[in-house]
Amino acid sequence: MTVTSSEQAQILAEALPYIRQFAGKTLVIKYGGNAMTDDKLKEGFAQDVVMLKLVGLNPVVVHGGGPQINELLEKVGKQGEFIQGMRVTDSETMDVVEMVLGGLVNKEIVSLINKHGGKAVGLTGKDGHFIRAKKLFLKSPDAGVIDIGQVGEIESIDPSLVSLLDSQDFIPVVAPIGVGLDGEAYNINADLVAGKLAETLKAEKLLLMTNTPGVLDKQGNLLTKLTAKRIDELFADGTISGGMLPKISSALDAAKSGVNAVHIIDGRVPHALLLEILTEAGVGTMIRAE
Ligand SMILES: Nc1ncnc2c1ncn2[C@@H]1O[C@H](COP(=O)(O)OP(=O)(O)O)[C@@H](O)[C@H]1O
Ligand SMILES: CC(=O)N[C@@H](CCC(=O)OP(=O)(O)O)C(=O)O
Repeated sequence: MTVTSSEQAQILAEALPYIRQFAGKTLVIKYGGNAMTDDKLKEGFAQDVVMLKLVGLNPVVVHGGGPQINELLEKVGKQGEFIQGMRVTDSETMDVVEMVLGGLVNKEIVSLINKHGGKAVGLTGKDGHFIRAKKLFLKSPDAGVIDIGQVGEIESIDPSLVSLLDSQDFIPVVAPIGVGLDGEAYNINADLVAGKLAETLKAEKLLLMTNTPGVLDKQGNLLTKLTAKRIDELFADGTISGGMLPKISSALDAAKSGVNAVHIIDGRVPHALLLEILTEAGVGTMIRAE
């Protein structure tokens, strides 16, 4: 992208009020595995995160990696299976999840941010036991309770480790793995970790970056604003399915718990983060409690 100096001045003039408004505030950014498709986009994401930190905001990254887990599962001869947007996780799958999320994906994002001048630190919920989890049982109207293995729901998040890193100018990069009472690992949907972390940190914004322009209706039109009532209707008539289910639930919970702005945005748009945070261009779907 080539930008002339007068365009640069215009961009800066537009961004300044937002920089002032958000200075010192925490933003939780969920970077979905589906938005990590090509190297240029990943570089752009890392540049945006570094830029936000440089201008005085506190970005906290939570990443997914569903497609990347599927790839490694296939290599070991296993097929990924999802129920209500959650991966069925036996102990062999849990090992793969920990390797991919805690290892490959986490360290790739950390390296990219550091390459662009940031100081990223990768964490899983096992570090300092900061994400405590217990086994999740899904509820289904037909099958009653469904056991999907080592999948966790969050019991509590200790914000002190992330806050400590923030205060020392580091950028926390969190893989969605929780720890149980006996030190066992739990696979947690990354949207749920991002939502709960945003609530716990009293974040100003929660941004969920995915591979659609936002939430779409049955005709494929973008829904730019959603409230709890409309979300109930979309759940009931089947407009929202698969990975969008946990995403919307955690977005709504965060909005209800006082996170000021919650957006689902298209991570395939170059520099979607900066556009959303520092310009008037509203990209994606905004979720509000009412
Ligand atoms: N109403 C909807 N609007 C947009 N996407 C939807 C909707 N219902 C289901 N989806 C699906 O949700 C997916 C995003 O969730 P997911 O695959 O978990 O992404 P991520 O890896 O970014 O968390 C979309 O790619 C789409 O297939
Ligand atoms: C329980 C559960 O489903 N965990 C997810 C964790 C990764 C994730 O959420 O990745 P995305 O954000 O890319 O979908 C999984 O195993 O795929």
